[in-house]
Amino acid sequence: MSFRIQPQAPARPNRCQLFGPGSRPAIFEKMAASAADVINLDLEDSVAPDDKAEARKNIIQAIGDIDWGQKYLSVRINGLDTPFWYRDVVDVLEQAGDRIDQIMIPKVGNASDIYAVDALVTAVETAKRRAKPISFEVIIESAAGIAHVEEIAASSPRLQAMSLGAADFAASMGMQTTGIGGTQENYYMLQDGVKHWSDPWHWAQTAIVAACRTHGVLPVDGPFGDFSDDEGYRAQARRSATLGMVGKWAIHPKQVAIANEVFTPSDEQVAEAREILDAMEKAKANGEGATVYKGRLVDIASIKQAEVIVRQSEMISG
Ligand SMILES: CCC(=O)SCCNC(=O)CCNC(=O)[C@H](O)C(C)(C)COP(=O)(O)OP(=O)(O)OC[C@H]1O[C@@H](n2cnc3c(N)ncnc32)[C@H](O)[C@@H]1OP(=O)(O)O
Ligand SMILES: O=CC(=O)O
Ligand SMILES: [Mg+2]
Repeated sequence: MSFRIQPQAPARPNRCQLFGPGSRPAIFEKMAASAADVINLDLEDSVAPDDKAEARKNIIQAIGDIDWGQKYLSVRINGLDTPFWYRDVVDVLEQAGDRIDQIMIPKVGNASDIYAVDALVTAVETAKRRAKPISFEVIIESAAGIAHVEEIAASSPRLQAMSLGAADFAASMGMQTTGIGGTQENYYMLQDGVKHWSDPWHWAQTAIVAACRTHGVLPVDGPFGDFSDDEGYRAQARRSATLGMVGKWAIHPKQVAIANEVFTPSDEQVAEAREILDAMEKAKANGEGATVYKGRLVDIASIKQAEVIVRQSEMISG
């Protein structure tokens, strides 16, 4: 037990992050019209190397021209192992105006990666007299990233969110799969000849959630590649929400509604949380720290659990 109070993560909805390639400006208006809380305009892996410069221009223009409403607007820059990233930062921040909220940094390996981007962003912000500081989201998608996840979560006051990138993560870890998230056919236990599938993403997700919750950062689940499999996406999102993640990426617009549904506490969940809070108020009035709700124990820890759900619901409904 620490005497330090666990910091709250930023109080903004982050249930769904909709991605779109910067080289495909025809979909930008559709992204803006979607129900996603966060928009990620991509300069990285969905853009071919020869299209990077054009994609940068498209994004700079779209940030100013399109009405993004209340969306949290993020640009994914290229990784620090490429020749593209510094120009992504400088051009986008110098030329795109103030509407951009966030830069997403892929393939971070340690806290020094964030320090390097922070130094560049700070210099551009100061030179441009930017009123609103840019926030960061990082993607944990390498062996180094997961090994250094806690120092990355603690790396900068700009850091608001951290995602698990299942595709690059699998490649970096040498995992024997080409699937992007979700059930992996060969990851099962066998009992009496019956297969029981397990979740190979679970340990990385819990490491990310723990690091994020320690440092007041939003933990987010990344892509689910098979966008024809709604139920697979829903199951993955439900596991992530159960583990403490606040949202999930959509790599196709049909995934947005499912993410919003899963990461918004249901009316039943909120009603039950409020009933638990009421039951504990009554218990406290009787001088008790524990009581019985629907035949099960609730105590002072249950208040904190119920408050998570009520707080999420109130924040989402504004
Ligand atoms: C895996 C590791 C990662 O890094 S993931 C993050 C980077 N990847 C991306 O950003 C990819 C984002 N997704 C896409 O580019 C497209 O959705 C892909 C997967 C290529 C499918 O596109 P397409 O073949 O056009 O799909 P579709 O015909 O089913 O589209 C139906 C309608 O929806 C539109 N649409 C498509 N994608 C988006 C999107 N990302 N955001 C908003 N709208 C989108 C299409 O234009 C189409 O619209 P309409 O019905 O014709 O008006
Ligand atoms: O960038 C995302 C990933 O899954 O890789
Ligand atoms: Mg990736």
